Amino acid sequence: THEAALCAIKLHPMWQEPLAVPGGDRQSPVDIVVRESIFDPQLRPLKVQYDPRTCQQIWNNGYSFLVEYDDTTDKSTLKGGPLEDQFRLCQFHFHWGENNTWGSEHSIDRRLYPAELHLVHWNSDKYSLFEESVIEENGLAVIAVFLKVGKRHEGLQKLVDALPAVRHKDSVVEFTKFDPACLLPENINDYWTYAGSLTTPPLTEAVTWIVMKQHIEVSHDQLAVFRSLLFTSAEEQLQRSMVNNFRVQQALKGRTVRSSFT
Ligand SMILES: C[C@H](CNC(=O)c1ccc(S(N)(=O)=O)cc1)Cn1ccc2ccccc21
Ligand SMILES: [Zn+2]
Repeated sequence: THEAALCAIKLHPMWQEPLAVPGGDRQSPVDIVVRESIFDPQLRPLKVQYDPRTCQQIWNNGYSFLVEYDDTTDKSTLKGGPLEDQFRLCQFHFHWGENNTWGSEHSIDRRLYPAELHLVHWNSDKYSLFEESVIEENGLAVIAVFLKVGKRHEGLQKLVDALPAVRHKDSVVEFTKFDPACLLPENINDYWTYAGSLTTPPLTEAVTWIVMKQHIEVSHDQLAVFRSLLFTSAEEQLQRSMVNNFRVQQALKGRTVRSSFT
């Protein structure tokens, strides 16, 4: 499936990788080799506090659809785990494939999932804007959660029902009172963490990644609605389905992946 996924990527004009990111020695995503990850007993439990009232809108940005949160105050925050500072939730989005065989960005011992959720937070102890933190090495913290196809995810359905309103690139729809905590697995204390980057341009090496061990389940039909979105704007002649919007895996280059569990 890896080869098939790679060939799906090669065919994709959008994902022509820049040949090299200047000084790119902590790029994401990566394959997490479980037996090479190091248990770190000093990793603390994650403290997630999200306020559904900070949820504002859904935006199709031509890469994925972003559910955007008001990050002008410390209402929806992440701290603990590997993090020294407090981080503010600014948006979450997903990456998925054209079928259920691949779609995730990270893999576990080469195992790919059909999709991956990213909850994006920026360091509000050190910076005053997301834009500032994007270029700083301790600027961002992203929680990654794998999606598996199975039973319908009741909490996700409200989001799925809103997606047809943002079918085309650059479309936005109001979306409020959504608690992203409903998308987290029951156990958020088992995770891997490593120093990495954004997985789309500008690929800046600003991200502390926190990859959940436990996946969540969504139904085949819910994932099919993700695939009904388009990369292209309403005006464009040729419409292209928003699928395979994941980056290929990058070399670990000597980085250590730590685990919060044995
Ligand atoms: C980064 C920003 C656009 N990208 C993202 O916000 C982003 C967030 C998360 C991921 S992922 N898949 O790794 O979780 C990828 C991209 C635009 N932007 C804002 C300031 C800014 C400055 C220079 C260039 C672009 C800039
Ligand atoms: Zn992402």
